[in-house]
Amino acid sequence: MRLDVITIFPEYVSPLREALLGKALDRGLIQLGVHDLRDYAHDVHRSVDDSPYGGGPGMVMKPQVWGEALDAICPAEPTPRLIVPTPAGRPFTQAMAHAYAREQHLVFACGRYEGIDQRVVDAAARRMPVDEVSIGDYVLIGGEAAVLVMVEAVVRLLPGVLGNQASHEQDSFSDGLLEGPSYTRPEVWQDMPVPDVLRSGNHAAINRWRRDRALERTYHRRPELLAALPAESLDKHDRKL
Ligand SMILES: Oc1ccccc1-c1ccno1
Repeated sequence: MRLDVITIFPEYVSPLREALLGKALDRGLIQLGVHDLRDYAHDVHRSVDDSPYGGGPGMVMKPQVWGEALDAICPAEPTPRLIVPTPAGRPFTQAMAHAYAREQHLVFACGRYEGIDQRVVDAAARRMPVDEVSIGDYVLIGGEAAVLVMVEAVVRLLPGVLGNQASHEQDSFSDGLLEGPSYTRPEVWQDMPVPDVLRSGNHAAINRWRRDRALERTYHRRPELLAALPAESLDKHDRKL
């Protein structure tokens, strides 16, 4: 998979070259390009924004600069998917992370200020799939933090990136539920013991206990996820909880 990130703060996404993602880069599992949007601004001040039509606070990112950047970075074939983080976007989900992990080329456009001139998205959508995506119901200063979140969620799903391939198969949301609690040594810590069932060696009982804790946690913290589950995915024991 190739990833390209367009931003006015390239150093902000340098964590993409660290830790597991950095190892994935070193091993050639992913290729990463980080591009300074100002390289496509030709005035003396390398300006990338201007006042909004219709008035209002803040500045809007100029279409010409983005248009040149996307023309240079998004090839005609194979067509990349353009992802534009924005608070006005569709919510980013684990299902979307899985879908993005199947793409050959993702390009992330990091907006700042009051956003990017809408014609940039509209023009790009004429020649490639464009997703405007939100990572949550809050407002950031720019899209860079959202790109770090999405790239990590996507790249960890690629074969070979996680040490234990099974790790993401028991992710929260992989079965529509939140993950339950986890424990490791010591057996007792600050007078709190590890639940006996986890030390029993009875894997059927352990799996049942883990699912019960996941159902309880999902019921209390994210009841809408339970409501969205297909009826057939809850067995009669689940329904008794
Ligand atoms: O608040 C933002 C500002 C710029 C780009 C993205 C965002 C955002 C907020 C939530 N998800 O994305």
